[in-house]
Amino acid sequence: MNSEPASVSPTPNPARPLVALHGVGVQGGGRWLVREISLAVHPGEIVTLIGPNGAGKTTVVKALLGLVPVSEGRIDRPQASRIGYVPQRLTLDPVIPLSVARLVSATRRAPRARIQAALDEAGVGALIDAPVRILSGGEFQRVLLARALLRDPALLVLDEPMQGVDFAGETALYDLLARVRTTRGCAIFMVSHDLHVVMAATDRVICLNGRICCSGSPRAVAELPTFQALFGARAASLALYPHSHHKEPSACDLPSPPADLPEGARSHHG
Ligand SMILES: Nc1ncnc2c1ncn2[C@@H]1O[C@H](COP(=O)(O)OP(=O)(O)OP(=O)(O)O)[C@@H](O)[C@H]1O
Repeated sequence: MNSEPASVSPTPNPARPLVALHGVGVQGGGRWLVREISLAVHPGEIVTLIGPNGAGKTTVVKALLGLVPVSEGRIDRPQASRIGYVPQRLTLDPVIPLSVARLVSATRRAPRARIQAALDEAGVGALIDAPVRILSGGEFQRVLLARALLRDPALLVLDEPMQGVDFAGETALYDLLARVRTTRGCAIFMVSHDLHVVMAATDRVICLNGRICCSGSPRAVAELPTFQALFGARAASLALYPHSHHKEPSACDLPSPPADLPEGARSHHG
């Protein structure tokens, strides 16, 4: 099977990647959950992984973090100790009273001043002594972000950071992530469903459906038939300039490269 996916990277990044996956596949329950995943995150860039439910996004994140075993391929993680992770879910025992300060420093002890600084940076400094159970969805995500920032990460990995966050909160949280990238110079690799905000706030999009379908700048990816086939009408509304495509291939299942890719674009075909 030809597995060359669409890649719309305008210029290759010469910097050494913070993490790189080479042909990674993960098995679970006797089947392949993801296969042939090759991607790299370079210093200072924001890369977003998108795809439908069950596409394998969390599996890729866990593989990248070393939290699930890889069945094929290889992962290079030169600075593994400096990855901050904001998980998709964090199940807390509602019976045990837990303050924000304690949650933030639960996995990494730190003096109160550093905890306060991380919470301030995440915009929730006033909540340092609040019980976690009273936090809104958006406040909780920011507290988890502060917890990840406490590691002083070179790479911040976030799995669906917008869960429980309303639309205005999403925009504010993306603005915050962009600020964190600028002030700290750290790279951000995140999973998201929010196509509109993702497309506006990301340097590079990677579109996943078991395998990588396409990747590149949001502007170029929005034009790809593979992307439009996967996201349908939602994707069409993201098109940033007029274009037309003459065929409607199945997502990740194109028999041959489409003839009308935007300049610099490559599609990943499964
Ligand atoms: N340990 C496992 N064993 C077997 N199957 C698994 C395992 N982990 C995940 N899966 C399955 O692999 C597929 C991909 O799951 P994953 O959570 O990576 O998808 P996702 O793209 O993050 O989905 P969502 O958008 O719904 O969060 C799903 O069908 C899931 O049920």
